[in-house]
Amino acid sequence: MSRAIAYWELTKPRVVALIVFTAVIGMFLAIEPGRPWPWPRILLGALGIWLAAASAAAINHLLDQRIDAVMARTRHRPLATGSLRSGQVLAFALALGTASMALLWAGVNGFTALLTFASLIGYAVVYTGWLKRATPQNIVIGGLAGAAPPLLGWAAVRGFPAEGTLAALWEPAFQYHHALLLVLIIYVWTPPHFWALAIFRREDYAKALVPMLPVVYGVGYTRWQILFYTVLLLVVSLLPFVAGMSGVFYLGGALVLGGVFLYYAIRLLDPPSEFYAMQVFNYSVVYLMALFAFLLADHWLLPGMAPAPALELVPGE
Ligand code: HEM
Ligand SMILES: CC(C)=CCC/C(C)=C/CC/C(C)=C/COP(=O)(O)OP(=O)(O)O
Repeated sequence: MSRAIAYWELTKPRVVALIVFTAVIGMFLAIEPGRPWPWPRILLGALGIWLAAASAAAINHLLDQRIDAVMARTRHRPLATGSLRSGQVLAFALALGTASMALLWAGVNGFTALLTFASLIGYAVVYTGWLKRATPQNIVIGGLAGAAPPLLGWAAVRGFPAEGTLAALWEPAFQYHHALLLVLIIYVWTPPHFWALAIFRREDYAKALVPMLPVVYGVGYTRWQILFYTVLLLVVSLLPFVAGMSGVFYLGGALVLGGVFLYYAIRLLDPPSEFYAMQVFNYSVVYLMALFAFLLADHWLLPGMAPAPALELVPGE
């Protein structure tokens, strides 16, 4: 493996791509109709969030090298194969993390930098270093860090109220409750996303002594938990419409996508083979990508359908 490819792999490029995608959609949803797009903050924000998530992913490789070397799915990773050394990975993660914080702080705003740093620590240290090894609820609690990106994107565009009170975040100029609905969607999506894969890979996790749900409570119980969170996901995916943030185009998309997810989760209860769990996992990725694409399409491409309040343009603004 060439050195450059090894470093690139450390960043978990495909996972981080979807993370940045949800952050960028958070940004676009935060731009009020009729306002100019704040391009510098969008570009620097996306780059800063990408760098932070990539840094967190590299730290995950560093802390998990013993586990990764044991599991079939991960034993080809750069630290497990010896193509990179711990010191190199640490330096790489620190460089990316520092660049991210500098960009976000100087080019976007301090609030976004702070929230992004908290997500980085949440995934790289709290989830990877502690929860993952400690409890089968690891991904339910740790999922908050992976769910944060739409909020980070929102913060990049809307910023923090000048008067600095937390209550002001809920006022019409900031509307952080809208961003939190997007976070909630990814948060509830994470258990079906991950546990489907964990069912398929449970022997790997058992061998590495990682207490994932199917290892500790069995496959049957995990399947029911996936169904529970899938029903919950269908419900919370409707909240952007209920809150008046998205229109009927999004509602239709969310119902169809959620209906298919539910079908998968029900079929998983009595699967023809364990390979079926991987189909659920693959669909979970398509689902999240498509759901966020629907949010964006509803907001920007079909503005007449979104019940967004008309903008009062101040003359001369
Ligand atoms: C605690 C939260 C999460 C856990 C434990 C988790 C776990 C995993 C695992 C184990 C894989 C397989 C990776 C591989 O084999 O390379 C995976 C793949 C993936 N995850 Fe997650 N994930 C989480 C959150 C997220 C989030 C928040 C996103 C994006 C918004 C995401 C997007 C993806 C994507 C796109 C893939 C497919 C990567 C590929 O095609 O190789 N995941 N996830
Ligand atoms: C700053 C910011 C937005 C941070 C985002 C953090 C981030 C990269 C989340 C991704 C979640 C993920 C891939 C978890 C899998 O870890 P795992 O260790 O369970 O999976 P593995 O066995 O494949 O390494």
